[in-house]
Amino acid sequence: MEQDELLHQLVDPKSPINIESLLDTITALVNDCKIPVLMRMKSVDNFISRYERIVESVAALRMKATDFRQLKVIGRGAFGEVHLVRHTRTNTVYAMKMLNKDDMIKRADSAFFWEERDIMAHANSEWIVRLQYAFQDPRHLYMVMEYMPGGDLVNLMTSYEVSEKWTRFYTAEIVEALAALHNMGYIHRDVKPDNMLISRSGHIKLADFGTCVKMNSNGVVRCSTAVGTPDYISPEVLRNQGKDSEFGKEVDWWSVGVFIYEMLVGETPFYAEALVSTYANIMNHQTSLRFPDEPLISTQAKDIIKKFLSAAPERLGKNNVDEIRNHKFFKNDEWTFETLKDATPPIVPSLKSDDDTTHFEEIETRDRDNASDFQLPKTFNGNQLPFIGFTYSNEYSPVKKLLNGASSNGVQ
Ligand SMILES: CN(C)[C@H]1CCc2nc(NC(=O)c3cccc([C@H]4CCCN4C(=O)Nc4cccc(C#N)c4)c3)sc2C1
Repeated sequence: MEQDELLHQLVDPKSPINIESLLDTITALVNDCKIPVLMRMKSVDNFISRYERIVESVAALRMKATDFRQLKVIGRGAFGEVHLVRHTRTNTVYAMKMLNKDDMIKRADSAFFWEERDIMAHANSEWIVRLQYAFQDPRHLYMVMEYMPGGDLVNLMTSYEVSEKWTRFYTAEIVEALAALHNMGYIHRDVKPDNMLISRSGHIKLADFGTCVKMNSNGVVRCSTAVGTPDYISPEVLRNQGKDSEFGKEVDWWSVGVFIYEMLVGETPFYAEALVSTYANIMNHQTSLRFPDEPLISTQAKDIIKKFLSAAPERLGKNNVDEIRNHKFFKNDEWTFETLKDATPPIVPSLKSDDDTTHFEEIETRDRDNASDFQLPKTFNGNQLPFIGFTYSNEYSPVKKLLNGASSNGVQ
């Protein structure tokens, strides 16, 4: 019956008209209309006087930033920071990413976070950082994610000399993480050690999916903006700067080649002082790729690096992931790709407490004077509209509780 279909839409976490999205909508509308100049219009004034109190009481009942105690800044990106926080109600520690809505509106860049939210919410993979909750207020988007106390692989590479044995393990885990992401239909486009985080057990998970993009039905992406970090970017993405062209998931396998080289050699293969020289080195990688005499690198390591750092049509992984898994570089007598997630990682982070942040670099707190850079818009700009539907919770959903309550005492 139609009503049942509608009811399912209201409680389906993936539906754009589920309860969370509808509450986002009424909240956004009130916040975008609550502007003096707009409220001179009778229709707006009446709407605000009917809904302003209700929206405030709803906001007080929904998840909000003050439900979490801020413990430490553990990361910073273009539009925000990641804080280590403790959820007061459950006493659980999380990594909470905050993205600034004003910055996104000002730079007309307010859609990149959807892929990150959807991937972390629905991946359900041990190789991908999980999203526990997503919520928002008029100023920020918040993503509450599992805390990865081992820090990122950049930090590991600066703290240890990484052996081939270690490189084999971490590369295998990144291969599985990218295979999971590609199976969901996404290309990462910014695979680099900064986005590889170490869990409490020492295993790796992929994080920071802001540059991800969905492949179309024939597994390619048409997109001209070159995204990603210079050192790890593939030649085909560089070449198509500005031009509208296609590339596939093999751009991520290129970055894995750069990552293996960097772990074994200690620097990236195409690094140069000037950015244009780095680009030049990437564009003629056939000649610029060099292996130093020190440290000694095995034949199979050099072989897999060359096969990843090759032109897209013949790049390792182009056809399927098994051609990567079967490469002799991964041959060893400790684990196979099937037993990898149960294998003992090279390093198990030593942690004194659940909120131990010793594996994260100190980040100076940016004393942004928030009051100054936030000014009320002069008219209806619909500034809250791009964020409707962002709110997500994977278990505490008031409706599910209500429906479970109803079904448990026999009400259908
Ligand atoms: C140009 N347009 C199109 C967009 C292209 C993609 C994009 N991504 C952005 N991203 C950001 O603005 C941002 C904010 C905070 C932290 C981080 C990362 C970079 C540093 C750490 N970090 C991160 O996500 N850490 C993280 C994530 C998950 C768990 C844990 C833990 N523990 C830590 C990124 S802004 C932006 C613009």
